[in-house]
Amino acid sequence: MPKLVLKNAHVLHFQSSQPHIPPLCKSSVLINRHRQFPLSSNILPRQVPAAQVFEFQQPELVEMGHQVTEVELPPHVLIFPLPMQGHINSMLKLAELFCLSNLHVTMLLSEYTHGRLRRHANIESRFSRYPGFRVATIPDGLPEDHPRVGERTMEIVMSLLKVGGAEFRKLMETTDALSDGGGRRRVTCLIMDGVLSFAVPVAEEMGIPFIYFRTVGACSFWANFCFKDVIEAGEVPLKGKDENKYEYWKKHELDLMVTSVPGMEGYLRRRDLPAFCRVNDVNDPGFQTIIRETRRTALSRGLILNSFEDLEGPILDQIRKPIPNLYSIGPLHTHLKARLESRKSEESSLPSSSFYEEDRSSMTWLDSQPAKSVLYVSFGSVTLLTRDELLEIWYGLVNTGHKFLWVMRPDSIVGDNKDNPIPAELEEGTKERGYLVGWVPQNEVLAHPSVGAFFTHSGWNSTLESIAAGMPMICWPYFADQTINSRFVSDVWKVGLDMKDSCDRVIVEKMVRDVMEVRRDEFLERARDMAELGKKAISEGGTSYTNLNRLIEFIKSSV
Ligand SMILES: O=c1ccn([C@@H]2O[C@H](COP(=O)(O)OP(=O)(O)O[C@H]3O[C@H](CO)[C@@H](O)[C@H](O)[C@H]3O)[C@@H](O)[C@H]2O)c(=O)[nH]1
Ligand SMILES: C[C@H]1CC[C@@H]2C(C(=O)O)=CO[C@@H](O)[C@@H]21
Repeated sequence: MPKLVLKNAHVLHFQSSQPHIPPLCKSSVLINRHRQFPLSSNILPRQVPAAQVFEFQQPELVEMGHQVTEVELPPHVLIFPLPMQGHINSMLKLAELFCLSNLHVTMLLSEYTHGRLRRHANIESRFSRYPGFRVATIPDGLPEDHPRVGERTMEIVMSLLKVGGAEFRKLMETTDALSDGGGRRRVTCLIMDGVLSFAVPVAEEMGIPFIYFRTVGACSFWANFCFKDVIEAGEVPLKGKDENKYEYWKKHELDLMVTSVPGMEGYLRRRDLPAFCRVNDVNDPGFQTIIRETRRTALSRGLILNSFEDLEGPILDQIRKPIPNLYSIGPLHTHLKARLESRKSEESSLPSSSFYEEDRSSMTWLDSQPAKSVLYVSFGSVTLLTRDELLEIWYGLVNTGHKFLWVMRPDSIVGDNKDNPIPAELEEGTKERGYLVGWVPQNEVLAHPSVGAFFTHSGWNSTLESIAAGMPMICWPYFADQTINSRFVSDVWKVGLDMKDSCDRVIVEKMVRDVMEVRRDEFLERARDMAELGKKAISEGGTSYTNLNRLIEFIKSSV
């Protein structure tokens, strides 16, 4: 057989017509902040087209007559994030870090998220500089108009666990495991989101090593891993059963200490457990799914976490007992930035992976504000607020007299303006002090000298981005891992305050004053120290730097 040589890569046009992108959806779902996840019974798997592969750059294979020239093809990693903003953000950064180490990468996206990224982010132009990068898509099994926000995000997990296996098999089989007819190796390593085990049977049949990337903090992962023990110790399920169960939990249960998560004794209360636990029946399908998917991590070849040793060392050590092959490689956004900067020839800005249009006027507004005077407010990509919550927070902010930049996603408010209109005094107060936008370049905002603190829902990316920027936080967790992240912010790292389970204008005002005025220096100092440790972790020789190299070595060695 003639041997092939890889000639200079050339750019192919991004094929396929623009998939239909639905307008931003207004959710009409009634949301109870403290309710467990709904059942997945209303998920309607739909007929799906064949999986698609989108080429960015395709290495050209040239036959060299009878001359035998062989070029070793790089390892080929397939990365599949849960199709949510918070998961894609960190996984795309990992993909780019791999590209910098000359690995071939196929980013597997859901058709829906691919559409959002094509519309609002720069991944096509961004990745066109990496010959080994490309995107493939599969359907997520949900109808196009599914809201994919709020507590219904759990339905994305449920749906993919149902349809993902067959879609993934079809993709791997019809594309000869994405080998491009020899232009790249068949996939040599799978990196899957830590809650999506559907690819395991295919990986096992094809003999492809399999690593999980769980995009939450070590604290949340570890608590999830211990859920079985938490149940055995009788700390979950929570007991109240009727529609006032949340009132019962609040009064009798949420403040009890948790004793069954090793390493967190002494500060973890039931209210701080990942909110998947807020159930009164352990057979709740959402809760059971999280337990099952998390325990499966121990069967993989390793676990990647977007964290660093100086931040979560004691918990990472707990995780190493059942999962010794642990790669803590974060903060990924600064890690990528540092590696790009070290290659002086390349542009070192971070790629955008936004699902929404970034409003850059927020940066101009910040430019005109005094140093550390602005509170940045954002509750991430999926949080929903009731109109009551919206108004309590809004009054609280305006009453502080501080300036604020508030990201109000177009699809984030539940309920109608006419039932509960915005009072004129709030609009007035906002004209003077506030700036409301739909979406911002968050890392630029956090790095801006005018910003003094971050009022956040405690999603893991936001938490880590705030820590890396040395920014104190006020935490108002919505669901999932956020309830435990906020406890770590307030009681372990002591870089902010936790407002969980309350939403009252007086409390909001007090928290903002504490963080921006009364205890400002104390929080700022600790936040800056933590940011320094984060910087050390990703610098040459640091723990995250070394762990990333170790991960790349593993991938290379398992070809
Ligand atoms: O105006 C904005 C607001 C947010 N972001 C970015 O969007 C991401 C939001 O991620 P995160 O803070 O983790 O929140 P969620 O979007 O809620 O993320 C989901 O995914 C996370 C990672 O698994 C979980 O920790 C969260 O609980 C879950 O809701 C971050 O990278 C932000 O920088 C922007 O770029 N602009
Ligand atoms: C919708 C949630 C289910 C799993 C994901 C998660 C995790 O622990 O991995 C936390 O919050 C959300 O991002 C996801």
